[in-house]
Amino acid sequence: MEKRYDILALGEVMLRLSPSGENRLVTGKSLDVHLGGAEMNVVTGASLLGMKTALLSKFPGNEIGSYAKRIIASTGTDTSQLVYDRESDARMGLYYFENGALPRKPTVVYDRKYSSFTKIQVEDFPEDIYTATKCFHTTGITLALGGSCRETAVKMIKKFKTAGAKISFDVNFRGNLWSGKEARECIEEILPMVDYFFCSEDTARLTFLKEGSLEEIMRSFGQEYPLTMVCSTQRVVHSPKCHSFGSKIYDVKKDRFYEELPYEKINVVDRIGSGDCYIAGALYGMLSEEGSIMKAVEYGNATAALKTTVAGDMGVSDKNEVELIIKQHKDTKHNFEMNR
Ligand SMILES: Nc1ncnc2c1ncn2[C@@H]1O[C@H](COP(=O)(O)OP(=O)(O)O)[C@@H](O)[C@H]1O
Ligand SMILES: O=C(O)C(=O)C[C@H](O)[C@H](O)COP(=O)(O)O
Repeated sequence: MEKRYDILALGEVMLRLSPSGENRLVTGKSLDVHLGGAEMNVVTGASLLGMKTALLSKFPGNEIGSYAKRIIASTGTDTSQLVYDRESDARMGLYYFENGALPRKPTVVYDRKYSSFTKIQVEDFPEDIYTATKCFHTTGITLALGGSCRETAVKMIKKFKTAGAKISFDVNFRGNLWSGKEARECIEEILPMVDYFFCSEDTARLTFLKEGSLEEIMRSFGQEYPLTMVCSTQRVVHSPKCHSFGSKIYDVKKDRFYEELPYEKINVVDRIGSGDCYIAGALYGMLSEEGSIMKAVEYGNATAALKTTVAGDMGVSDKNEVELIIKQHKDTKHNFEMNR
């Protein structure tokens, strides 16, 4: 039966406040506003590629919640599943972000405790969502947040899995939300239900204490859990303004690895959200008609590379732009000239 959604994702949406220009958090007088949130970045990115997506989240029932809803809706993402917190202390989480400049690292300051999202419950959503989607996505961030987030995420993973949806999960380790040990113990509980697993090499080593080559590590996840694919992004930071980005995907059933030449010398405008846009592209590649793991690699890498070139957490690239970049990336004769 045709599903109403390709992807439903559960996660918090926050306002990201960043000093304008080259200012720092301790200097400057104005802050630029962007919308952030790992799972939101995935569904909005996938929606721009033409997928049917919706976000499961709890917003304050005030102007800030309406602002976030408008931005999300502008990407074509369905906002009809959002629920609202009407309490007088309802709030949207905030995070402050300051760019790095060698040798100074970027800074993230969270102000998200007691946000409306942390009150989210399974009972906030109708039972028919569980059969309405091909895929459910969430991340370690949602498991790490306080309140009822972890309980809701775990219950939802079980319910979506039982209803036959593919479960997509990104570790997205955040050291200022939980420890590596807590993350490992919690994520190991849900991995038996996950189909598409996204985990960077560093995180596999630091959080899951894996050893050996990246391919050995990816294969070991596939041996321990009934995963379909294990995806690992590979970013090389040459300088804050110059990265290269590629990825490797392991097809567990075929015991085969897929990758392509990385995108070299990406002109970094804003790297935040590029990991999430990789997932948007990879899920599009997997779940779209004639989907394949190679398509997941190509769309994942291109969508992530493009996100890195624009300000804000969310991607803005539609299918045409992503496909143009894929074509140019494959064309070894391509010279970087103006698109005419
Ligand atoms: N247990 C840990 N302790 C400290 N840092 C960690 C730990 N696990 C992962 N990290 C770091 O956290 C960051 C997570 O980044 P991200 O790209 O979102 O990866 P992933 O989604 O695979 O966790 C990486 O820079 C990684 O090196
Ligand atoms: O930290 C959080 O809680 C957030 O959700 C904020 C960001 O939007 C994502 O973290 C971006 O994630 P990357 O794509 O890995 O850069």
